[in-house]
Amino acid sequence: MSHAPEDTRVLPGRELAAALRGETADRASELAAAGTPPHLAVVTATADESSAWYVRSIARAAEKAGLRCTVRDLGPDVSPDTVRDTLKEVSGDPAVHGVILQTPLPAGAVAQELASVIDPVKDVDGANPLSLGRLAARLPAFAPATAEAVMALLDHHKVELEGRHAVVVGRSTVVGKPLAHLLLDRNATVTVCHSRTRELAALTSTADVLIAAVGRPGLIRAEHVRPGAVVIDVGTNPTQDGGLTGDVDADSVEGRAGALTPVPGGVGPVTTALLLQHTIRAALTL
Ligand SMILES: Nc1nc(=O)c2c([nH]1)NC[C@@H]1CN(c3ccc(C(=O)N[C@@H](CCC(=O)O)C(=O)O)cc3)C=[N+]21
Repeated sequence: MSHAPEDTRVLPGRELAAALRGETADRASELAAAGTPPHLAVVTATADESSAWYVRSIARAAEKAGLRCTVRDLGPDVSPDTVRDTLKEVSGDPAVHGVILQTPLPAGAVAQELASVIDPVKDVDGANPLSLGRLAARLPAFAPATAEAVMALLDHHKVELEGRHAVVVGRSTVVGKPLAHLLLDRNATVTVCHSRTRELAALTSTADVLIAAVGRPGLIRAEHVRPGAVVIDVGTNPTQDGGLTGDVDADSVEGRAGALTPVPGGVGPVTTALLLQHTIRAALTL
């Protein structure tokens, strides 16, 4: 007789995010009292819903934590040159400590190319290729907030990584690639899968820790998950009703995954909190 499947443990991000924001608020008030209020500049050039939501959430969280936040919204039709000039300007502003360039960008703009003009000490979302190179070389650098949020959640929920097989689905410059480096640094055995991967389920179902970061709603289903595996859902896909859904079909993997991060309320809130924490770190360095 087969026994009933175990319940899947939910790995929430909100309380970790709140703790991080608390520390950030304390540092922010110290910095403000010392005459250098920490200041994050957001440069955006897209009509993308998920990005717009993130920008509003950054601004809201910054205000609550006592950071200054300036949003430079250039609109979706701006030229790459204008984006570059704006980035140069805000990065060169001595009152600004952190700069984030939102993606996606207008057609013809290459995020990594444009982000090259962000001063690495202000590159709080690790978008300058120098930051990614330093990360890969294990030198001090800001990791992209989303990639670091995955690590922070795994640590917070005490998920073992040493010697474990971590499978990352998605090879983006903001999540998949930097995350592979962060996982390697923790002695995980890392496999990176992507849209051209053959037999995706055969690979993902060997993962102890499975991370979905592709931006395709419901891509990861029960057949992709080894029973008991920890599943981290990085997807933030807007739904028709104005909500948000992940890359993991939560109903499908329920009872099979050992643990799963929710969307919303998982990686997202931790990402925003870490971006602010990075800005504090930059302000303390500058
Ligand atoms: N350079 C760059 N870096 C990014 O990290 C980046 C980006 N560009 N462009 C847009 C996407 C999107 N993104 C989100 C982060 C947090 C939430 C988040 O906190 N969402 C809430 C829920 C929101 C809701 O309920 O609608 C949550 O997951 O609980 C969402 C989306 C970061 N992105």
